[in-house]
Amino acid sequence: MTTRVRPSSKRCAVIGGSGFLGRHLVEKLADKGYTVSVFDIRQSYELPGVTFYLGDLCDKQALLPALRDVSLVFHCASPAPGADDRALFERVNISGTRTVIQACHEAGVQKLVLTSSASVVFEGTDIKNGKEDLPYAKKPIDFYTLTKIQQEKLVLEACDKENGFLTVAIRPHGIFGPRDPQLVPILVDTARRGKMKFIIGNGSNLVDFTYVENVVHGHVLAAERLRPESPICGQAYHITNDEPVFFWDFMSQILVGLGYNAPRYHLPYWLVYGIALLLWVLTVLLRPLVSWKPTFTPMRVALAGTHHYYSCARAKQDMGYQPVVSLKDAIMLTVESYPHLRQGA
Ligand SMILES: NC(=O)c1ccc[n+]([C@@H]2O[C@H](COP(=O)([O-])OP(=O)(O)OC[C@H]3O[C@@H](n4cnc5c(N)ncnc54)[C@H](O)[C@@H]3O)[C@@H](O)[C@H]2O)c1
Ligand SMILES: CC(C)CCC[C@@H](C)[C@H]1CC[C@H]2C3=C(CC[C@]12C)[C@@]1(C)CC[C@H](O)[C@@H](C(=O)O)[C@@H]1CC3
Repeated sequence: MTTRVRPSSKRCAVIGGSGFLGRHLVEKLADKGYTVSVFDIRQSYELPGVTFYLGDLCDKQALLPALRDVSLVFHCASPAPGADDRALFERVNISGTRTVIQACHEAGVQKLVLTSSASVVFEGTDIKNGKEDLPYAKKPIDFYTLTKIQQEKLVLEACDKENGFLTVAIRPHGIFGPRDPQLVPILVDTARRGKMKFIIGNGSNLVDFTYVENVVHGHVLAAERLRPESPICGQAYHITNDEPVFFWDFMSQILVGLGYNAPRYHLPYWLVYGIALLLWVLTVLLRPLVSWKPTFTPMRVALAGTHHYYSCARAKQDMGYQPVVSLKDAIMLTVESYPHLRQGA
């Protein structure tokens, strides 16, 4: 007779645990006494009590060993948003997420927490204090957004209280903090190439940037509150710093903190957006001949020139969420963590 070990509630798996958010999440879970299995296509660090399983999440047979005896799974893997590769996004974010759900069923996992994105409702136009009942973007601005929408739908629809499989989606926005491979490095690279002199639009657009520890806090709360009687089952939750900030003030604080000049001259939003769109079309048409990636993509310009901030009232009410690190402290901690990106370093 084979005895099946009942999964321990202190055993969990983090798919995408080698990434920026994933690693911060793994460190917090290990700190809280969880035994953690990381599943990722790469291993980027080592940590006591954490076991790594390497493989592609689209491969169920590779995934299953990482989910053995695990009751809780966090899914925070995705191709980088900058990758302009529709097939890759569809394979990993849509088919791969189906595979994750199937593997969870086969392994007897009881809870699945997905890292979605607030961008699932962003179409390139203003969002002010957006709530979770906003409709999904009808015209998603890129393949990343398109497939994050499908991914979130799949996970929320898989919530099945009767069969003991509970799911929830966390929608962070503009995650930043130590080891972020994206926001600060791209910003500094753009500044070093002399392209951060301009403010796109009038600079009065408010946005959310969310410190990584607050995002981790939201994930852990969601996992711990995910029970059959909880209102969070099958729902999506915005998790932000709850301190909307002017986009260009935030960028300037990071740049100045690292010793670069803040952008000063204004350019009309629609002019820059039009140029970015034109450049994007040209790169698509000329792709077989030139492999050039513009810095100012339509998505980045839209994010830099519109309002996009979200309400976390639902997360506060249903999960008792409150940010644990203020924006001021978060910017300071982030700037301090990038000595190698300082001007002159
Ligand atoms: N960074 C942000 O501002 C932000 C904001 C909102 C939501 N998110 C979401 O948060 C999650 C984590 O993002 P991040 O910024 O930490 O990105 P990241 O690129 O640092 O981490 C993603 C991880 O997923 C892994 N991965 C990719 N494809 C895989 C595959 N096929 N199989 C197994 N592993 C695979 C990568 O190796 C990487 O370690 C993503 O789902 C992203 O959509 C990010
Ligand atoms: C070149 C400049 C105009 C801007 C330089 C900074 C940008 C690289 C970042 C500013 C806002 C960021 C952002 C994302 C990527 C990096 C920026 C464009 C996301 C699109 C990454 C994916 C997430 O899911 C999105 C989210 O909803 O949180 C991010 C939105 C903000």
